[in-house]
Amino acid sequence: MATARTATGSPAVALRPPRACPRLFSTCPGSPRPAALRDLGPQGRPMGSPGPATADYLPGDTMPTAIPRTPGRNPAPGALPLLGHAASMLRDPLGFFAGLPAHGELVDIKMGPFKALVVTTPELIHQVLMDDRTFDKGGAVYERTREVLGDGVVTCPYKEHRRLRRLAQPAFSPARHASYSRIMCEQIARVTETWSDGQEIDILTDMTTVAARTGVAAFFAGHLSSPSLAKTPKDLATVSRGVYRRMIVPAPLDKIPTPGKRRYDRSRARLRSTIGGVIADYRRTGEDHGDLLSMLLATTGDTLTDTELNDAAITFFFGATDTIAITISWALHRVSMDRRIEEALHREVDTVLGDRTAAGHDDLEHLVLTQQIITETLRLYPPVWIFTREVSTDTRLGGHHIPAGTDVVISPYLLHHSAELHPDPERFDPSRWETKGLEPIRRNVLPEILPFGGGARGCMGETFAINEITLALANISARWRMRAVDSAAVRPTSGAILGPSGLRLRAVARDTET
Ligand code: HEM
Repeated sequence: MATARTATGSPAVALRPPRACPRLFSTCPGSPRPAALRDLGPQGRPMGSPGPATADYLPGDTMPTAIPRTPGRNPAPGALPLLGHAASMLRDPLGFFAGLPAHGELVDIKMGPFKALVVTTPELIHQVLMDDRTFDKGGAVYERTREVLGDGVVTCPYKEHRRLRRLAQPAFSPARHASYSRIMCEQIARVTETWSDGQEIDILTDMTTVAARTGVAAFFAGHLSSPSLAKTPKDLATVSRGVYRRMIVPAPLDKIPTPGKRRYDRSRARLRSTIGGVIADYRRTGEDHGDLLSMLLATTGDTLTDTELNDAAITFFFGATDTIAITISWALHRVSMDRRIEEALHREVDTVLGDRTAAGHDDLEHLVLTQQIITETLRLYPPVWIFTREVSTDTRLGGHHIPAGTDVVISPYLLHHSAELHPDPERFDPSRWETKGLEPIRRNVLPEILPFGGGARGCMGETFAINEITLALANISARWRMRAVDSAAVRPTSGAILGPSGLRLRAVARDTET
């Protein structure tokens, strides 16, 4: 049962309305009650430990049932001739989606000629995610993504998916997480050591650097000193951002050679050729460098081809960059806005670290409030706020006939901002997760929160991501107090990914405090 707590305390910080992303039209479609450290129970699961083997409910789980909702399938109101709901989507896409449950379990939306069906209830979302054969990856958004990522595990259809996921799985095995955490800590330190007391930080850029370098080091540790990899983290950041842009820009518009497009094309070509060169080198020497690429190459039997390895590397880098950078940035921003949460976080980190200056892998399970803050950040700002499926064969959903070819939309944002599931949903309140820690996320498809999707297509990098975000939040908080430069300028931007715009933070060294 979804039992989100009612938050108490002073008023939540109101979010400014999100800035609409014009590109969306073209395609697809308080004070919080921080848990005192002494109150924190042992709910946090060791982060290197595996989540449930499948995305199914854990025994004893029940679906939330007491959710008042409009039954049936209805069109979203306010469609204009020709434009459909494009104007509402342009004005306030997040508000538009968050309002849809009031109109039905299934809500039809139209953006120009593009029609889609938005699924608004936890039960039906669960049904869609669990039936990945019927609700397959496909449709306009995936066509565009495939052009960029190749036919990797994220983009491939059902018929190729099991094999690719099985072959990529060893990269995410629990045994690998301690070594990933070491790399993460090194890269966090490398960036934050350049900060000085009182410096204004472009936090999203710095965290993108951390995430991109971590991805490259995890994949190519054996080649890091190679000059050919010098530009890889930067190329990766350019390509990763470009991928999201290209998911929602129609193909003809994407042919216009703008400076951004040329930069993206150059970085993408260089990235692919660098990865290809490293793969060839590893194959030639046959040496085991103890990194991800060596491991994928050492697989026997059915193995990945060079093209599939290249796609796997791009997919890994793409998954591991912007989503992580955005979540760390949002978390630091929200902590900086609430002194009580900030103090509780600093207390937790100081207690866990003792005399040490930085947390490592073995500390993850003790950083319980840190992880509650992350869960709450992912609830309010799920980076992947919307994703789609294409119905492969006529089916039924909520008693309704859904023909093959229908585009189905799922929005974690919609679910995460539901007042029935999360009372006072706009309030940033990590104590909602006091008794749950990361469990709701770990259950993958427990519908109260699904930042990592669910079912057979659920995120493969969830533990990797949560570990990196936890270590970044803890290690930054151990040394720095972040202060908003202009919190009123910060807004969620809802393109293909939900990032903060206008976010600048000032780093104040904690050891200079009296
Ligand atoms: C905060 C960070 C992250 C978030 C919010 C996130 C979110 C998601 C979501 C919502 C999906 C499902 C999309 C769908 O069903 O259409 C997904 C899939 C995926 N993610 Fe992540 N992700 C994150 C980090 C990562 C990282 C670090 C990696 C790899 C290192 C990764 C690799 C993948 C892969 C491979 C899939 C496709 C799984 C499949 O189709 O079998 N993600 N992610």
